Amino acid sequence: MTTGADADLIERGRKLFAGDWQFIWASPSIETLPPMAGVEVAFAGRSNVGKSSLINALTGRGTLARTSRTPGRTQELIFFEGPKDADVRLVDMPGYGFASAPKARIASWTSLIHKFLLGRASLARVYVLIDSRHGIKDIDQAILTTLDRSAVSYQIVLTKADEVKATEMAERTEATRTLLAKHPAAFPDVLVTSSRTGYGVPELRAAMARLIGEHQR
Ligand SMILES: Nc1nc2c(ncn2[C@@H]2O[C@H](COP(=O)(O)OP(=O)(O)OP(=O)(O)O)[C@@H](O)[C@H]2O)c(=O)[nH]1
Ligand SMILES: [Mg+2]
Repeated sequence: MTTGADADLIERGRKLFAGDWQFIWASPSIETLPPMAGVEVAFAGRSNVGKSSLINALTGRGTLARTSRTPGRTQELIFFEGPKDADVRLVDMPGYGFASAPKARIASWTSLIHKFLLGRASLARVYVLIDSRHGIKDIDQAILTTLDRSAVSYQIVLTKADEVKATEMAERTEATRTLLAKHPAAFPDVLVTSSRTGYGVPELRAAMARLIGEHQR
């Protein structure tokens, strides 16, 4: 499947992520964020949806972001910086909806997530990851509502496509599109990915190459 990205963009995306990516900063709170710089792209989503794994798949570096089978792995806003000439950062976010953590911690993560999404001018795009097996839940809607209020452009990425049959995937994608009609600030189109197989990863890289191109103009 192609998601509309042409060969030139796919190549630009490939080059962007073939460059050197490294960890630069971890913020446990809104007060400790790095100074705003360049183009920032954040990955949000429920705990365990595959945010950190997708960052690893994009950068081709299997251990850049810490992943875990247990929800609640990423507990801070983690910043990764791309090649110097690109001036781009990826932000791995803590997951939301992690029910078995202490209440105070859930509240503090949730507040950090919403504050970051509302108040970060250098944030150029947020990818909201949704598990292909589950689709959009109420807890995701809260994030979409926050994003509707912020000026940042955002897009839904269905993850773990390898876990779902093709027919079910098509239904889930369609249902997700239908739900998005209620969120005019969202990209109407939905990306489908698997960090395990690499499905959809070149298209996501291409989308980011396009975004950076738009910001450098
Ligand atoms: N089958 C399959 N499993 C995946 C995929 N991506 C991630 N996983 C698994 O899902 C689990 C969670 O992955 P993470 O990348 O740590 O998820 P996260 O969203 O960063 O989780 P938190 O940091 O806890 O919010 C791990 O066991 C991964 O191996 C995928 O594309 N396919
Ligand atoms: Mg994580």
